[in-house]
Amino acid sequence: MQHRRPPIALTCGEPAGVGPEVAAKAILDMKGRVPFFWIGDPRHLPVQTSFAEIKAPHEAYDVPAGVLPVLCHLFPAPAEAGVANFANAQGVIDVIARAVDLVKTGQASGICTSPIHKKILKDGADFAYPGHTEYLADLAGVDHVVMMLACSELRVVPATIHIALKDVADQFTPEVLEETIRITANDLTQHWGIERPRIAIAGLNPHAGEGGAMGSEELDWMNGLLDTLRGQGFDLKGPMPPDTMFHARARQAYDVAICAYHDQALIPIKTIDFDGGVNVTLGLPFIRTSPDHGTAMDIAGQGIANPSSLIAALDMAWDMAERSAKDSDI
Ligand SMILES: NC(=O)c1ccc[n+]([C@@H]2O[C@H](COP(=O)([O-])OP(=O)(O)OC[C@H]3O[C@@H](n4cnc5c(N)ncnc54)[C@H](O)[C@@H]3O)[C@@H](O)[C@H]2O)c1
Ligand SMILES: N[C@H](C(=O)O)[C@H](O)COP(=O)(O)O
Repeated sequence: MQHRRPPIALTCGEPAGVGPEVAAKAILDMKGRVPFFWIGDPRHLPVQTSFAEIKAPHEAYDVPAGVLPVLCHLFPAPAEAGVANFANAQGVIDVIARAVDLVKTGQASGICTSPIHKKILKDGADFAYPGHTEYLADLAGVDHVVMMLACSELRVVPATIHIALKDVADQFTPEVLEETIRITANDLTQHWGIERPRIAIAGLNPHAGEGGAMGSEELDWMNGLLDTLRGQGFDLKGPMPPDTMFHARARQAYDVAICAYHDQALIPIKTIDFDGGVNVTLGLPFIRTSPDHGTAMDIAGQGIANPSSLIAALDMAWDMAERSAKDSDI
């Protein structure tokens, strides 16, 4: 019998958000293109969802296309769309850890995470992390991971992630930027086959500091660091004025833009392609993708949530798994 690649594990995310609804829509729309299973409580799926409980991930292959394979994870309470229920917070966290166990033990090819509501997890279960990215780094035992958001027209990386704007200038350091550049370049080669990625680096300050008139980090250390790394073979542009590096012509000149902070990176991509954007974590020892949107509590339960970003995230996770398998066959 031909060996089949393990399926992708899709976590349920916040049960009161749009996660369960877009998972149910994705299984219908994808028509079996990507083998995946959903980990969560079937009571949290929209009532009309056609699903089949499985006992182990490989059983996802026995479920007909269009029917959602569910690895059951019972929660304390049902979910009311759009309404936070702190009783379910720990279950959301446990499902992520369970997915990571499955990928670490080779039962899943990668994980795709549905959106979590960080404040509900913090208030309901003392979740100590600002997001999946940091939690997954901890579960994987790695010090530095990189958040990248990607769509067909743009890839962006925030060098600092979920921190207050007032802390950015202190935490955006030469060490952080260098590590981010190294991980990003490595993963773009490994997972996307880009031999020598062209990397644009955004300045921290308006107009990249305008020669020191509007901030000095570019002169103090960014130029020097980039020159050193260019000497090591990296293809780096910048520091570039952040406001003018994202228009369509400018985007042709690079494969990825590394920015100083969260919104500098995420505003352009969510503006260009909110429905098609994917959040992918680089530097992990396993594959993890996610839709770029959040829990959308305001529209949960209305049946109007768009599954495109989740579908793109599942496609990306599967493509990455296929590429890794091909590379390890070489
Ligand atoms: N991967 C993740 O876990 C993730 C990602 C982003 C945000 N979040 C969290 O989600 C929560 C809500 O964040 P937010 O309100 O800033 O962003 P959001 O993405 O949840 O919502 C922003 C807007 O986009 C709409 N929207 C979102 N997803 C949609 C979809 N699939 N189809 C149609 N419309 C959609 C919403 O209705 C809302 O108007 C926060 O707790 C945030 O931290 C989690
Ligand atoms: N910063 C992400 C975004 O706005 O899309 C989001 O919060 C998700 O982050 P995690 O993947 O770390 O949960």
